Amino acid sequence: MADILQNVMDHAVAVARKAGEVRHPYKDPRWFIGEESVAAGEPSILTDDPTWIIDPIDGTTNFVHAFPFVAISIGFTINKRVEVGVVYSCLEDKMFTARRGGGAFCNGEPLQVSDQTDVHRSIIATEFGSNRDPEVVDKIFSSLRNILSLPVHGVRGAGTAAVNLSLVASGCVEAYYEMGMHVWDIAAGSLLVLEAGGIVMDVDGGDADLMSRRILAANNRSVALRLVEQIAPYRPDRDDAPPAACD
Ligand SMILES: O=P([O-])([O-])O[C@@H]1[C@H](O)[C@H](O)[C@@H](O)[C@H](O)[C@H]1O
Ligand SMILES: [Mg+2]
Ligand SMILES: [Mg+2]
Repeated sequence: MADILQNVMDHAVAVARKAGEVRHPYKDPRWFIGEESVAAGEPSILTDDPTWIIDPIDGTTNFVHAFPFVAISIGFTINKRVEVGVVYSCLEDKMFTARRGGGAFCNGEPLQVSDQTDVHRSIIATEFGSNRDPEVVDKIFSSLRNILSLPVHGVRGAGTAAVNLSLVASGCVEAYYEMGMHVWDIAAGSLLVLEAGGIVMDVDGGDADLMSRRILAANNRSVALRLVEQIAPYRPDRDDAPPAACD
C-alpha cells in the first residue's frame, strides 16, 4: 500500500516538473480537494493537475453514534480522471485499493463485482442524505418506492458512500446510487468499482461526472439501466459551483 501511494506521489512530482511547475505537489492547496479544506474556504475546482481528493472521515454521523461503518477516502486524479483510489474501512479493518488498469483489492485480495444480471435478485445500496427539503425528500422516497416495488431482494445503506462503493466492488451489493454526496465521498470508491469490473454513471444513465454530486455505480449495465428507470433524479448544486453572491 505504501508503495502504491509513494509511486503516485512520485508520479505527481514528475508530472509537475514536466509541466515546469515549481509548486510542491503535497503542499499547494490547488492540488487538494478535501472536505475540511473546502469547508475552510479553499476552492473545490477539479483541474487537469494531479489532485488529491480526500475525505478524512466518511460516515461522520455513524462515527458520532458509534454505528460501526466509518472510512477514510483518498482519491488521486490526473486530467480529471481518478488514477488511484484508497478506501480504509476503519472498524472492519479493510484496506481497499485500486489503480487505474491495475485492478481493485481488499487487504491485497482481488475484488470482483457480483455477476448478477437480474435486478430482482439484487441488493441496492443508497443513502437518505441530509437534505430535508420536502421536494428532495419526496424524490428520495419516490425512487425508493419504485426500487422496492420492482421488487429487489433488499435495500441497504452503510452510512458512508465510500463503504457503499466498496460493497459494490466486493460483490456484496449489486449497485449504489445517491444524489447529494460530494466528490470526496466517491472519488476513490468509484475507481474501486470500475477496477472490480463494474460501471459508474450518472443517475439518469449519462456519463459519470465526479463534481455533479450524483452517482450510480453498479456491477453491470443491465442492473444499472433498470435502476435508471426507477430513480427520480434531482440536481444538487455542483461541487464546483461558484459560491453564491453576497448582498
Ligand atoms: O459527511 P461525511 O460523513 O463525510 O459523508 C457522507 C456520507 O458519505 C454519507 O453516506 C452520504 O450519504 C453523505 O452524502 C456524505 O456527505
Ligand atoms: Mg464523506
Ligand atoms: Mg467526511
